[in-house]
Amino acid sequence: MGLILGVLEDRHLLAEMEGEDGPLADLPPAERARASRLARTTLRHLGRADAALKPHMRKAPPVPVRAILRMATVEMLQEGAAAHGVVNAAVALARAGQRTQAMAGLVNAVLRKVAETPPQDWAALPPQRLPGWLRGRLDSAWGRAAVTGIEAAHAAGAPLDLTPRDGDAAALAAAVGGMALPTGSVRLGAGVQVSALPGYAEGAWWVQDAAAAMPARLLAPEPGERVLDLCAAPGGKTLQLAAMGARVTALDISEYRMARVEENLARMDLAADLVVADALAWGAPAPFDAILLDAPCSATGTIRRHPDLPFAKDAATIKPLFYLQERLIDRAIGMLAPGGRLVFCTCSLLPEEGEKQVAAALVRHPGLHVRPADLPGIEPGWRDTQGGLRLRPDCWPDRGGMDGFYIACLVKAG
Ligand SMILES: C[S@@+](CC[C@H](N)C(=O)[O-])C[C@H]1O[C@@H](n2cnc3c(N)ncnc32)[C@H](O)[C@@H]1O
Repeated sequence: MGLILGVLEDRHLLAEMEGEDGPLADLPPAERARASRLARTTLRHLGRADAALKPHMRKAPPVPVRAILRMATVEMLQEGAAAHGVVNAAVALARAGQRTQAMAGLVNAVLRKVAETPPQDWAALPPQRLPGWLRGRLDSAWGRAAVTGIEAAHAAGAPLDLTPRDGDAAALAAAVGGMALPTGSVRLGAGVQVSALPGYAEGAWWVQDAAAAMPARLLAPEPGERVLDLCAAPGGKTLQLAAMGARVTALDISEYRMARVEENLARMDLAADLVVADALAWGAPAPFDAILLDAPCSATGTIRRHPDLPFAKDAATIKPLFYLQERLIDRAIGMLAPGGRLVFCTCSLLPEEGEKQVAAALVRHPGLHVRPADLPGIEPGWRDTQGGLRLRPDCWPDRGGMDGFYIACLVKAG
């Protein structure tokens, strides 16, 4: 419950609360994992939980009581947990809290009724809607049908995608019992124990969403090319570039996150020069042949993995990132050799962090042009009029979707 209240009342992200100082710190690892999973599932289905609760309450109870009711509802109706145990645990939780103890009786009565919800009624409830600040923007950008598809993808969650180190998706799919995707990733169902899969210890693959794997493929470095991964941590794209044979410099402003890049490279037995610095201030020793800029962004393309995000962020928290992205693009172009390529990408669904950034960069930098995106497996509808790739969670609805991304390859005048 602490996690859910932290998101809904204090607008913290779950990842911020799951660290060593967070409310779960004292729990054994298995309980910690369960609490994190239940918080994510509850936030993913919050609107549906409210719809299931509504007929049994005359008015909405205070936020902490509501959090207990929502969590227990999702546990029973979405996760299929036995009602008896869930109701008892919810009542005990209500009794233990100062802000909730007076309403333990109501928690008991309401949840007993909710437990009788027929499974088909629960299944028929529409997916959780995005909050207004984001829904309106996506509606304007992509239309109502796309928003409905995106919300359905968020409710379904994300499968597990792997990137094969040697690029052989068919062989890896056969080894792990997964599906080779046309773009070169391998897909497994959610809930697979990653460390138990064949090839984990040998570093034959790493976990990376199918959409997130496309920017490095679009950059397509030649072996030996000098490539800068400008916002590199935790390093999924650094691994790809290094595995393709590029001489990679990986830069990130966060020392803490850069430690993850170092660990990931070591696990894969791959190499890159690591730099902890602000990309806006760093002096490159020499121009680069190619740069990958995976800029900090709203991360609205990753909501199916991070259902807390729409509750913890809003338009005001996201807006300063647009200007940062603009400055990072200019800085990257400055560090590029004549004729060099810049792949700019963000895991965002907002045109302000994708299409509009590229259109504005083309105006600011005469001679810069977009090299039309062409990759195995991409569908024509994903390409925008500028030649970039617009990927959304509702792409590949029959295959389990993908994270939202915008990706474009810009070429500097020679
Ligand atoms: C979207 S994440 C990068 C993900 C990474 N490319 C990957 O594939 O694993 C954005 C990164 O930008 C870094 N960052 C933010 N501002 C920066 C700056 N001014 N200079 C360098 N890195 C920055 C953040 O620390 C964060 O790790």
